Amino acid sequence: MATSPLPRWAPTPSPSRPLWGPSSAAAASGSSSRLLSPFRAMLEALLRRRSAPTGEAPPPAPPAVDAEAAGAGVGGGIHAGFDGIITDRHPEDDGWREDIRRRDGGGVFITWEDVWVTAVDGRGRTAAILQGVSGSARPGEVLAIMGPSGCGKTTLLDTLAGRLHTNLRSKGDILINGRRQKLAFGTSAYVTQENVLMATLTVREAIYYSAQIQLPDTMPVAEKLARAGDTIQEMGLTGALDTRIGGREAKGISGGQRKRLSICLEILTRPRLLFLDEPTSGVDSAASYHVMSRIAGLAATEGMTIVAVVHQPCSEVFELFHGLCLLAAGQTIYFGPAANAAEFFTSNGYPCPPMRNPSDHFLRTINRDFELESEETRTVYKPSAADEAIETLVNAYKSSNTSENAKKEMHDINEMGGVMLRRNQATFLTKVLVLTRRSFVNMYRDVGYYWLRLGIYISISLCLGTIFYNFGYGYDSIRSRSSMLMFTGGLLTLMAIGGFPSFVEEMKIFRRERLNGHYGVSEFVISNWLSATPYLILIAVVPGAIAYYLSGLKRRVDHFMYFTLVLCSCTMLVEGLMMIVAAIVPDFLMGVITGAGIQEVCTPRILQE
Ligand SMILES: Nc1ncnc2c1ncn2[C@@H]1O[C@H](COP(=O)(O)OP(=O)(O)OP(=O)(O)O)[C@@H](O)[C@H]1O
Repeated sequence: MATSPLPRWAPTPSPSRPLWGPSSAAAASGSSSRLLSPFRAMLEALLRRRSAPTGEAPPPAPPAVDAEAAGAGVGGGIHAGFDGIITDRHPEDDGWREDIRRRDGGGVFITWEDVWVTAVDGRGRTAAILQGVSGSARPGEVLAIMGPSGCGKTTLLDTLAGRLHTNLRSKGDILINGRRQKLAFGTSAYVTQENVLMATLTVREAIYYSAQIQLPDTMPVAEKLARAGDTIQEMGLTGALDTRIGGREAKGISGGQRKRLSICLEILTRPRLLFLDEPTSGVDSAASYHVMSRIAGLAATEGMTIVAVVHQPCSEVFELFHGLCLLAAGQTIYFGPAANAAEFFTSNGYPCPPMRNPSDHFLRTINRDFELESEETRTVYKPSAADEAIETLVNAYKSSNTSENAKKEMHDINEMGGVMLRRNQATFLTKVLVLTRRSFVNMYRDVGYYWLRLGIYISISLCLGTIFYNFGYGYDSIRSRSSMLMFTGGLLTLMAIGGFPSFVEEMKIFRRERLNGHYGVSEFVISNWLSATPYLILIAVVPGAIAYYLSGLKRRVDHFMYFTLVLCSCTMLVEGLMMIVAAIVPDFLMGVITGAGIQEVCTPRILQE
């Protein structure tokens, strides 16, 4: 009888109960296909039909994480919601690997072994951030990366996602489904610590545009809407649908809602591998439980692999985690089932006091940032209590069964292999059209960029018009006319740079979306250029006409036509060049530094294969 080589906390797909259940979105699509009206009405109808709770009040937890569903697997309580899936696997059922291989759009198993990351400063000095960390994450599960601030959690996440900063060097094996390979579109998404969102859009618009860009054209509109509606509900954003996102100038949705919206935008495609950097920061404890439980529910039903950096989870949230990677000072304190971490601490002399949240206990034990330096330690080196705990636990982990099991599991995963299918996304044309529309909406709602600039253009042309007021048609007017044309053309063209601050904000969004593979540089430049064109024509024709009229050249319409044509061309050229430079040059330079080609630089980042 074949016994499973995998530890008890492994996910357990089986032919009778596959790990990947049908997507709730897909399930909803049948009923929603009747909806044929425009997006807004459809989405409202969809949400009404589901009678979701509104506002900040968190909706009820999905059945997959039902606290009542006690089971014999990992942990109890809320965690037991997953046990139905976890313990369902029969030990003899060794065909599950074959199931995974064959499964359409198969899950992503990621392993990392002996990963070192060092920072190199300008003077060539190096400092180790990660020191030989290893681990794995698998479909259907949530792996939490925890540790004190500055211990290297984000660096580990960035390393796994292939997004390390250029001054960081990494070594070690990172394998996806047992192979060194890059992630295809739709395979992975990364929700960063910062919420980079378009301030002028409403929540509904942000999700709507994102769904159109990311989901394939072959997907019926009703299904896209169902997916968007489900995702909105999952993240409890129904009540904020028509609220502007807001930014530094204008207050919009709350910090917690921004975080949930960021997650929402990345889970629309149900990526196989989801990296979350502090998904619950800025979110209240009830909402953070619901957010994490929805994410864990998605992992279970969609076969997603979730790797999340989490700060201070409450005990209920902690129980949702399948695996725990606990780091301190770049070293592994513990990697294994989250439910066994407390036992590991107890067996090594650091028992969790009764009534204390285990995650609080772990972090308190290994946090050395606030250890007070005593007179004694100042004169003779003496490790602090936290230093001692870290050393004890790091050594204990290295020689533990948990570490052995983790290595065995990594080995099994790497042996298994498996295909990684690229997901379809919207066509180039759809992306350009949707991005053009989004960019146009963003522009005209931006008072500083759009209306204030137009006001400044008109003021400049009024000034120039009065300086060269009615200079007539005589020979001596030729010089004045040339000056007037040169000043107007030059100032208006150079004023195109006035849009740069707003453009910088848009660039941040572009970088986030491009890194997540939503679209590439070409779609971005074309759509921005197209969306800016009506405005560029406006700012060439209106102020140009004012200056021209005041200077007394009323009768020469042909001159005016040439003049505005030249102005339009110049402003469009300047703005277009500005976009190309901003979008390509930083990456191109980075490409030159890192040795990547222009092809790699100009395509959506995770489309590289
Ligand atoms: N690009 C970099 N260059 C130099 N040092 C870096 C770089 N990125 C991170 N570090 C350093 O590496 C250490 C770990 O940083 P990291 O952001 O991974 O920590 P973290 O555990 O995610 O912290 P937090 O929980 O506060 O976000 C920090 O001391 C940080 O200063």
